[in-house]
Amino acid sequence: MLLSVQNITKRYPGSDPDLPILNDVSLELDTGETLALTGESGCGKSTLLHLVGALDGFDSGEIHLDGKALSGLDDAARAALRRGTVALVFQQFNLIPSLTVAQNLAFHARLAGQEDPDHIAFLAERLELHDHTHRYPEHLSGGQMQRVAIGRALAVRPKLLLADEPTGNLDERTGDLVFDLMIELVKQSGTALFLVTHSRRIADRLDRHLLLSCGRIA
Ligand SMILES: Nc1ncnc2c1ncn2[C@@H]1O[C@H](COP(=O)(O)OP(=O)(O)OP(=O)(O)O)[C@@H](O)[C@H]1O
Repeated sequence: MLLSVQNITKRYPGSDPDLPILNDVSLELDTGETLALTGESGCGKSTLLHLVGALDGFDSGEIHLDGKALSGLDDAARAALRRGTVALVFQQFNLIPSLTVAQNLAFHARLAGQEDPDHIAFLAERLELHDHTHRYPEHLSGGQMQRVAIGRALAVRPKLLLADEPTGNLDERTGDLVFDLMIELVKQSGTALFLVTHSRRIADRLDRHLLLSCGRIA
């Protein structure tokens, strides 16, 4: 089991103690498996993704990622996890404006001390970015920017890719193309995917689909 979320409860400071944002949430994800999480706006989807990505803590329960209990990790260990085991793609592309496409693609892998030029070149080719590697993010389309963000995440060869509405800022046609490329690469590399989406159509393309409703898995 790559990911195990057990009975997680999460409140934000100032939120109603009787109405946790996440209430006794449990789920599991195997190596290489793809999972979609849908649910109405504000039900806690992004919150859950952030907890799994060790970006935020929880009140009770436990999350095991690749055999490690997240509650027991200090800040340095959380950061190390985010540089290797798990990678994130958000709706906002979050590219570094002062770096070229090639440098953005390599950025996280370089931080993790595992830059592999052949792998970066492979990703650039597969994501159809090879003609744009010397360009800067401000000169790219939204679809191109998100393909860079996906490549940058996959360049660290993560075991788990967390994606929060990765095509939410793109028109449907561009979003579908980007999504197709992401799924193809994820499947080919054996990376597990935990995807938050509003789209039932996209959710149905993954191995499994869970619905979050009022802070609980429905
Ligand atoms: N840092 C925070 N501090 C306090 N409350 C927060 C914080 N982040 C999120 N919330 C609240 O937690 C609830 C869940 O937010 P979350 O972003 O997880 O929902 P979501 O299901 O991803 O929503 P959407 O589909 O609209 O993106 C919301 O009521 C939100 O206002």
